[in-house]
Amino acid sequence: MERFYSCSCYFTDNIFLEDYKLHIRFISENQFRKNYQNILRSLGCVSEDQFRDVTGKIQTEVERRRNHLVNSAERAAVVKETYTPLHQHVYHLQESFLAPEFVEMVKYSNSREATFEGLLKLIQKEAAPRVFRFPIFRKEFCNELIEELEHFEQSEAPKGRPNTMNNYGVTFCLNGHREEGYNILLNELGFDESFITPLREMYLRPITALLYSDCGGSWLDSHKAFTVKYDLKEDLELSYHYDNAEVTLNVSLGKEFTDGNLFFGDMRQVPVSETECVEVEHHVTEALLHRGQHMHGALPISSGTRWNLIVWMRASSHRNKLCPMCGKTPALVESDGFSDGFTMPPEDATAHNVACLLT
Ligand SMILES: O=C(O)CCC(=O)C(=O)O
Ligand SMILES: [Fe+2]
Repeated sequence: MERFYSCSCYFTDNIFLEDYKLHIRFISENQFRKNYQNILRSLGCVSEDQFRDVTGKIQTEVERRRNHLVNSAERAAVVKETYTPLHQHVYHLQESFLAPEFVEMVKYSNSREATFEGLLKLIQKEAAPRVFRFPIFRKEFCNELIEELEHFEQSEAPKGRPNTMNNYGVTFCLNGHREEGYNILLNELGFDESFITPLREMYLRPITALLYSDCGGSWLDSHKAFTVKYDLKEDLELSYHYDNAEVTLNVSLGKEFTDGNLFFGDMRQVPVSETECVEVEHHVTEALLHRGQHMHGALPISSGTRWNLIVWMRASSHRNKLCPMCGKTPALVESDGFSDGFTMPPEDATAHNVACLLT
């Protein structure tokens, strides 16, 4: 497998200060004081003790991020060794899980005569500008997948815990960027290789190549997949944010719930004050596809439990030019698995290997 990397901004940018509802960047104490002391003062952080409390929390969060990789790999290893699935078969993608309409769309997209307009005719709905909705899974599969996820939740197996800066693990970062939290990370549970990767490569990519060719849709070569759950006792909603993705797949798996529509604004570069949001219903068994940088959120549910499968799909060829999180040329840091989907250009990789050999 190709080697994937993260951008070093993961350790410095988009850190959320819960107490002040402020998103910050932390490079050094000096820089931090210079950039944020006045803002923090105006938000009530006036004494030196309060300031020290803030920098302590930042350090904890940075530490959590530094450890995330090792912890995640450890959890995946323990899950593999100790967790017994309830429905073993749901880990292996089969065409019988898929809605016939979706299989048709894929077949069409793979055909020689496929065009954007032709595919649009097959898609049930463009729910908001460039947000497409269509059936993807059969109901029986959605039910079994939820049963499997609940079984995992109730098991002793280790799970990614919420970080210190949020309730159930959802941190909203600068520009609304969404941080990983108390979601089930599907690579830790063993869904990547035989489910999400074939879903992306064999089924979704032919479609995204037609719908999103301008934002990497033809070249989606990695992903980060997880599930989100909203419950009256846990998280109810998700604030306005953008994803660390070129194209996002969002599937409504169930169970029963009321409200909880999604809303879409504009691309992230457009200020919120100039944005008009469109509400989009999301139906169980259906998929929504949208651009990762298209700002969106989820409205609160008012009853029931809402489970969604989210796949942030990445195109290294696209993001290698500009990190979608910090907006700069990515500063690559070594990581594991698909990391954040950056790859090293061949000339740099050669230089890197030479450097390693010499040291
Ligand atoms: O709850 C939803 O449907 C939206 C989830 C989402 O946008 C995300 O996890 O990035
Ligand atoms: Fe999102």
